[in-house]
Amino acid sequence: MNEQTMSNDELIGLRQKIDEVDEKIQRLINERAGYAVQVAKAKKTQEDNPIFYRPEREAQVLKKVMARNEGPLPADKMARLFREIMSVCLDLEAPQKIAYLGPAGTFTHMAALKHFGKAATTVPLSTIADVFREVEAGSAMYGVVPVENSSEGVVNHTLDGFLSSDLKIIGEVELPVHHQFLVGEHTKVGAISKIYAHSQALAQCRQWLDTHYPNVERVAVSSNGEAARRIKNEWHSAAIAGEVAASEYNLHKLFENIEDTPSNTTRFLIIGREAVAPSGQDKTSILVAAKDQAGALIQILQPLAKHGVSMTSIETRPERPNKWAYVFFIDMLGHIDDANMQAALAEIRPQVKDLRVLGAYPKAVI
Ligand SMILES: C=C(O[C@@H]1C=C(C(=O)O)C=C[C@H]1O)C(=O)O
Repeated sequence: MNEQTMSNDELIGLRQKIDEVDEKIQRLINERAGYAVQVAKAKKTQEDNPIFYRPEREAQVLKKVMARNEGPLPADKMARLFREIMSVCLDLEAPQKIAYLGPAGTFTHMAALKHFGKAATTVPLSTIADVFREVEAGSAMYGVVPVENSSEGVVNHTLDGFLSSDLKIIGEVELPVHHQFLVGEHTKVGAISKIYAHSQALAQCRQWLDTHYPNVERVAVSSNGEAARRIKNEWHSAAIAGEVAASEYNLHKLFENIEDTPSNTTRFLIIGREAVAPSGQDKTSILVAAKDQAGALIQILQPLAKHGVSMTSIETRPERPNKWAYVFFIDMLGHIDDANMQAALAEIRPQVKDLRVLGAYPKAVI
């Protein structure tokens, strides 16, 4: 037997092993799906309006997967696989309709798929306000909106959305923002005269553009998805957008990851109508309308410190329609049901005009 046939036999043997493992995995995934269907039945008998999607349970499942992972696959990649397995299991229980800030191919679209998996039906809407309305009306079960970017700061439209809505925050997603330089099938790459992107993407890739395309016109459009859509039939144009836009519009990546700051991250919120039970590692967001008096902020922060509640962010927005009145958006570590958080909020309430819990939800796992 020569070396060539030996290695061929080995290859055939290994592929047989993979076939055997695949058979087992497939049987086990279907067994898992069968249990999910039984869980769905239990939810239907226990509740009048059963809630099938359980963010706290999904976060716990993903954390367990990562904790017990021994490789060779890395824990985060394994968690992504389980994310998709849960996505199809939940879809079998009850298909989920998710509204997001579109159009298709935006980073919010990527965030929606990262959080719910690819089995969810994702529906693009034109504005953040539309996403809130669609979820309030019940025509979508959940919504996905951007809330802050590590280099550009908060997304005011999202924070303002909560001022006039009773929707709850039921989850968060973090997405590293990588920008791709995209061209269409027919683009003359040597003769690019226009680069489309959202203004934030143009800003985040400024140094790269100054070096590689110093004299090419940069055109700001409403979203990166829109930029990708536009260049489909333009021979002299390129777009800057994310990975999903490339596949959504069948574009080619001429240059990858052209952002000036590679650690650039955007955080998104998942909004819904129901409160979420504790997962063990949660965040709580509140909205506080302070009294117009000296020391108003101290009266909010002191009880948090006293009861050992860690604050992860505080943002100020004008409390419309009142001129010169402000509200604070505060994110804290812990669940609203935690005793120390309850104690801190009980002390804050009498000191402020209004305090609303926007939601308690699992910390992003993947
Ligand atoms: C199976 C359940 O329903 C859904 C599916 C899950 C899963 O596939 O593990 C987890 C949580 C729910 O979103 C459950 O609630 O346990």
